Amino acid sequence: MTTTVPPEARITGPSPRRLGSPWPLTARQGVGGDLVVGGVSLVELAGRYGTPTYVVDEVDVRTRCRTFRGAFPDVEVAYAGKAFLSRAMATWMAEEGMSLDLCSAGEVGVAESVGFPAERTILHGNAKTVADLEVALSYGVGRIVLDSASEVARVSVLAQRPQRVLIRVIPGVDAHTHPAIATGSEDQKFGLRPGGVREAVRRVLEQPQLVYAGLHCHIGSQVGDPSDFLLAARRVLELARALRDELGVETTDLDLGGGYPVPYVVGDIAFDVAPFADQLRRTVQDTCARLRLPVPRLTIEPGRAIAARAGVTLYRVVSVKRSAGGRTFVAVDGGFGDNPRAEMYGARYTVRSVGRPASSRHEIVTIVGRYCEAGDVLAEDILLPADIHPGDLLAVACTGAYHHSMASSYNLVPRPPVVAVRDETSRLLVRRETDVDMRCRDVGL
Ligand SMILES: Cc1ncc(COP(=O)(O)O)c(C=O)c1O
Ligand SMILES: N[C@@H](CCCC[NH3+])C(=O)O
Repeated sequence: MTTTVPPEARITGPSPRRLGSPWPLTARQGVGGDLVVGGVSLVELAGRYGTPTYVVDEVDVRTRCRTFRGAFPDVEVAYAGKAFLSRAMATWMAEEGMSLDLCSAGEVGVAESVGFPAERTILHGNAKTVADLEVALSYGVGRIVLDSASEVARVSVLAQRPQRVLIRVIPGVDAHTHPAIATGSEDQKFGLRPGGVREAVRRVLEQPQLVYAGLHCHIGSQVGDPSDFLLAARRVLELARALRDELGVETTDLDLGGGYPVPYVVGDIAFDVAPFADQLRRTVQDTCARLRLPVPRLTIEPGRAIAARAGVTLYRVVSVKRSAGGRTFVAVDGGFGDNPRAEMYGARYTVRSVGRPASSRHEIVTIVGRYCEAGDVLAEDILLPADIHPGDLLAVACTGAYHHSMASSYNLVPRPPVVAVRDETSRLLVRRETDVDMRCRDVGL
C-alpha cells in the first residue's frame, strides 16, 4: 500500500523556507581566490596531500551533531556510518554523544577499534552475513534490526546472551526522492510488510535469546518532503498498536531512520532541524495518545545531514577541450571512482576554482572525470574562469557523505585520501591508496 501524504500532515512550521549552502560551515574566502576551510588553505592542502583529496571540516561535522542533539534532546541520534566512517569519525561521534548505525562487519570493526560504546550501536542490513552477525554479537551490538523472517532464527542461534532486536517495517510511504534511494514503499528489498512483521515478532517471542524492543523504518535518503517522515511515524505506531492487540507486546523503541536532505547546489532548500523536531515530537505524542500507547523511546539515524556539507573534494584540471557540439569539457584527475553519485543518481554539484584571482571572463563548462565511462560527468553547467587550464585547482562542495564510502578503484585508480581540517591544522584520516595497493591485491600470475 503506497499513499501520498494527506494535506493535514504537511509541514506547516513557522520558519520560512531558507536556501542552504553546500559549503562547510568554516569555509572562508582566502587571498588570491583561495578557499580556506577549518582555517587551512585548500591550495596548501592540495600541494601537501596531492589531488584528488577529500577534505573534511571537523567543526562542521561536530556542529551538525550538536544541532540534531539540541533539537532532539529526548531522542537517540544515531549517525549512519555508511555515509562516511573512519576511526576519527567514530571517535567524534562518541565524543558528541551520538549513537552509531552500522551495516557490516567492517563498520562494526571500525567502531570497536576506537572503543565506541557497543550499547549505542545498531546493526542494519537486508542480507547480513553470518560473519557480520558474529562480529557484531561478539562486540555486544546494542540492537540488531531484523530484516527478514529467516534472520530471526539465524541471530537467535548465534547470540550468546539476550539480544535486543527491532523489526524493520515497510511503512508504505513513497518518499519524495530518487527511486534508487527510496526505501519506504512496498516494491523494494528492505524490511517487511505488516503481515511479515507480525510473523517475525511471533518468531522473536519464541526465542529465549531474543528480546523484542521495537520497530524500525527508513523511508529513503535525501527525502524532499519532511511530511513523509511524519506519515511513516504514524504508520509504524499504528502497527505497534496492532502488535499489542494481537500479540500482547509493547513496542518500547521506535527507530525512524534517517533521510534528512542537504543542499547540493545553490537554490536547494535548507532542511531546518528544529521545527522538524517539534513536528515529529508532536506527531508521535498525538498518535500515541490517539492509539493509547505509551510514547516509545525514539531513535533517528541521520547520515548525510551530519557528514555531507563538511566535505569538499579537491581536483586538478588535466585537460580542457571544446567538443563539436560547442561544449567545453574540463577534465579532472578524479571522477566516477571517487564520486559515483553523479552518474548513479544524476546528482548535481557546486564547483568553484580555487587559487585563481577573480576573473572578468567566465565560461559555462562541463566537468568530466578521468574514468573510462562516457557517463563520467561530475558536473554540468558550471561557471568557471574562461581561461581555466591544466594544473588549475577545483573544489567540489558537499562531498562528505556517500563519496569516500562509495568510492571504487575502477580502472585501478587508487582511492583518494581523507584529510580533516580544524583550527588551522590538517590531519590525514585515511591514507591515499597507491599503485602498490592495486598490485598487492592480485595474488597470482
Ligand atoms: C537504515 C538506514 N538508516 C539511516 C540511513 C541514513 O540515511 P541518510 O544518510 O539519508 O540520513 C540509511 C541510508 O539511507 C539507512 O539505510
Ligand atoms: N548512496 C546514496 C544514499 C544511500 C543511503 C543508504 N541507504 C546517495 O549517495 O545518495
